[in-house]
Amino acid sequence: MATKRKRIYIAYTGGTIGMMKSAHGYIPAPGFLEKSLQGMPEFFRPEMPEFTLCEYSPLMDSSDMTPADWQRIADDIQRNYNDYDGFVILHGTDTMAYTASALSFMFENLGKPVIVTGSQIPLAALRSDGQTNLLNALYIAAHYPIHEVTLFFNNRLFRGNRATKADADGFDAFAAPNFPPLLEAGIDIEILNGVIQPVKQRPLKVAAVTAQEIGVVTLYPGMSASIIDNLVKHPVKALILLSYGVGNAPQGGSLIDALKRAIDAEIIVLNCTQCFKGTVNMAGYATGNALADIGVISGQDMTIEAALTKLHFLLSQTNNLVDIKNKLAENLRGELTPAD
Ligand SMILES: NC(=O)C[C@H](N)C(=O)O
Repeated sequence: MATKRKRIYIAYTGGTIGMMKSAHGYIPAPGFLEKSLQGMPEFFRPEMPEFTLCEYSPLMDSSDMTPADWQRIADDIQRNYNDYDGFVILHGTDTMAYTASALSFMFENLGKPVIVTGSQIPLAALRSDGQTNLLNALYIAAHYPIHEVTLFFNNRLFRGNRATKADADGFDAFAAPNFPPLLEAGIDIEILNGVIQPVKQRPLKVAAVTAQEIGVVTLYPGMSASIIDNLVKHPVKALILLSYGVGNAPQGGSLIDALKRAIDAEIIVLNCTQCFKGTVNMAGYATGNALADIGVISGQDMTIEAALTKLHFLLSQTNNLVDIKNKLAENLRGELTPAD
């Protein structure tokens, strides 16, 4: 007996993948992606899942997205959750890693695959990477279900909250510097760090996320304390400090005093490294210890995208500072590697 074809829901939010050339550069064009797909027979081969394409209106360049758009996508998936075996989100690459991270925190009890993908060249254009990315994302969602929010790009499937845009104009646009890919699509599809599971029919919970006031600052030699003072003015609730190396900041000068003033004013200061790869360990150097001493929290090996969306998620759930600080240190959705 032939097995039933899987059904995948595609939430098409926008991005280059469905764009059309205009006199002012690429623009999202309603109906254009669906029409382009109709002309590509490989998407309709019997090995492929059946799919429904839901085109959002308006289609967005992902640079225009806000937490309200994360919510819209999450709610859309929740509404369609019981009717499909998996979900593919077509999304612009610019903020793709933010959306993938945000969704990973917003979904609880996820028992089906959710894969975010897009492309660097529109699907309809010559040499597009969109066809491979979408075709593989659909195929993997149907035949290699990993129950997480993941990001597929250039033949690799990453955990969504570990991914970051690493190349502005190459096809290998994403990397997960602190976590190996879950799967690689070569001649064979190879499962690396992902866990394939049969679909779990259990209710999906979606947390509500609203936009929060969060500052992000990259440390640099000679940075004045007034920059910190200005960044943490009301109504800012949290500051992500992109520190040096394993989480260091200058000990001398008034920077530490400014951070302490912020922490005393109940602003959460989260320490992430400005390095592409590696983890914060404030016990490593006196310059890191000074931060830990005043109550700066370690962002461990989280990407900036994961740190920022985790803060959005936690600040949207509760006002309890102790709770938020504890959860920041906890590994909620595989976004950080706990220290042994
Ligand atoms: N490649 C892309 O999709 C970039 C586009 N600006 C976007 O993020 O929507």
